[in-house]
Amino acid sequence: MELHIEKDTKALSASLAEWINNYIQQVLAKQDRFTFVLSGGSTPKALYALLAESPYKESVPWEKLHFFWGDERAVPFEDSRNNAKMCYDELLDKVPVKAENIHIMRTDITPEESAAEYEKIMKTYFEGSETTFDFVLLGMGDDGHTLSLFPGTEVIHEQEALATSFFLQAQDMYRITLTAPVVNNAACVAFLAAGAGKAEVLKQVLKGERNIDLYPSQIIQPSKGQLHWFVDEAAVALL
Ligand SMILES: O=C1O[C@H](COP(=O)(O)O)[C@@H](O)[C@H](O)[C@H]1O
Repeated sequence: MELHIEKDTKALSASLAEWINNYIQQVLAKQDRFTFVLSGGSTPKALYALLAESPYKESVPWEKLHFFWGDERAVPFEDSRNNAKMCYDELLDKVPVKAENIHIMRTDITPEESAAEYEKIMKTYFEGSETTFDFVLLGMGDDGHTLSLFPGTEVIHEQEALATSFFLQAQDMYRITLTAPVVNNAACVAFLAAGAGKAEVLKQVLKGERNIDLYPSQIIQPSKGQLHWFVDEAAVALL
């Protein structure tokens, strides 16, 4: 695991934008398309906004990128809590990505249907071979959740499905999420975590005893790929 520490959210977003651009260029020197799994929440907004501006707006070969999502809140697309909507607003509406290369988790059908459809989308994209994303961007909540793998939920232990849905009692909301095995099969996974609110949980996730039911982010350990944590000084204050 590689830990990248930057002074604050601004410096962290700038450093990760540069790192992602370099990584995309390296991968695309060897293959002709790149799969990018986006995360929702508030932390990646500044990163997405930077990627939508110069120099990345021009340097990233957007037409070769295929976008997927790690998880979704089952609220209408127009709802400000919708993860896909946030990514469109901050990034996808501002760069020349092909519409057919954007694979959202739908919320205009039932969560069960959406997860089943997403599983089909991934299987079709990877043409029956293993789902191996080039890059998965993850966030981590103050409670240690990542994707929609929340503390104490059964979905943390899902081994068969690539994507699944469940009702998250604490938020009175359905969630649709990729499962841990899919993310652990990626070529590269990067967590982005910032702020003092994440300090205690980051300490537990990185240095504490393994307890994935309490700290689901601990389950993310790519089997063959790289794992990076991009964090700011406030988040690592207790490490
Ligand atoms: O609910 C969610 O939260 C996490 C973390 O979000 P943040 O606001 O603390 O950055 C996010 O990664 C996930 O995609 C989202 O559904």
